[in-house]
Amino acid sequence: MTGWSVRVPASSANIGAGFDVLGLALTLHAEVGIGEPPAGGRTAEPTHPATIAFRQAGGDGDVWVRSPIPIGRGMGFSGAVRVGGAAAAAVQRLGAEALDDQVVLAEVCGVAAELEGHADNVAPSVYGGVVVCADDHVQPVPLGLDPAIVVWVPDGTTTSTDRSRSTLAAEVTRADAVFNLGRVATFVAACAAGDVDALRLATEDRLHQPTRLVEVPETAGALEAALDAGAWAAWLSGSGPTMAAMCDPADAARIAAALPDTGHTKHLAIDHRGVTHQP
Ligand SMILES: Nc1ncnc2c1ncn2[C@@H]1O[C@H](COP(=O)(O)OP(=O)(O)OP(=O)(O)O)[C@@H](O)[C@H]1O
Ligand SMILES: N[C@@H](CCO)C(=O)O
Repeated sequence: MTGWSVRVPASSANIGAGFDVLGLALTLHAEVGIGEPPAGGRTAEPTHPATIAFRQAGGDGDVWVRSPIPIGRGMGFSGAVRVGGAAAAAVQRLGAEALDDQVVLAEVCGVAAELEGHADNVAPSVYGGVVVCADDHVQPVPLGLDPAIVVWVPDGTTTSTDRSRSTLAAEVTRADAVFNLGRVATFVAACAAGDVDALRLATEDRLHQPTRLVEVPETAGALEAALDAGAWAAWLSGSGPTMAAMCDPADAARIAAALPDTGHTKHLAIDHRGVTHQP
């Protein structure tokens, strides 16, 4: 193989109540490759998260990155390019079929999750779909629905995940833990059953959104606007500042039009493939 790349979906982590445990893959893709960078791609510097993951996973040389995923916006840029770097190292070492091997995918996920510090925006980029993470275990959520995902990205605002995490309470009350546990379980069961009416309750949260949304009031407004316009569910994507809404594909354009004009929208869906090799 001379020039080739891996293609990795962005993600939306937490999905409301599932702080650090739930995530879904988005149909917006970064590429990480070996060889001459294509138009729009550039060689990643040694400090780039893709390069660090590539080398950590045993890769040799440089990688290039081409990505439309906004950085520092809660759409899993760092997770996706870390997965890309680790997956590129696996393909370099083992060949193009490496990413068909579940053992290799688990290794890729492990390398990227260790660098990221949590797996919820790494595992969707590896496996696609909606996933639950419990330590090293990644469980795909069976899907009885295939919604549109409308994301609203506020103009000119970024969030540092590390700083945002430092603002969250280190301990929570039993009442808040029970509140979120019930909602995460409801979310998984509702996805499996295709019960869209349960999704709004299932994405309510007491562990991180109340603190984080105070910092980004326009995102709080976008979240309410999406629900008022008929989205099945809406949440702060990752650590924000992006808002993600799940809805009937037939309603996506109307919901996008109801969102504030202080940000831009992307009309996406759930990526079901995860990381793939492209010759
Ligand atoms: N060229 C680069 N070199 C070094 N680090 C980079 C480069 N580009 C991006 N990064 C790092 O990638 C990270 C992106 O930010 P962060 O992890 O906060 O957000 P995100 O991945 O977009 O969102 P989230 O994890 O909430 O979904 C930052 O730590 C930033 O320093
Ligand atoms: N679960 C993570 C996702 C962002 O990386 C958080 O909310 O901080």
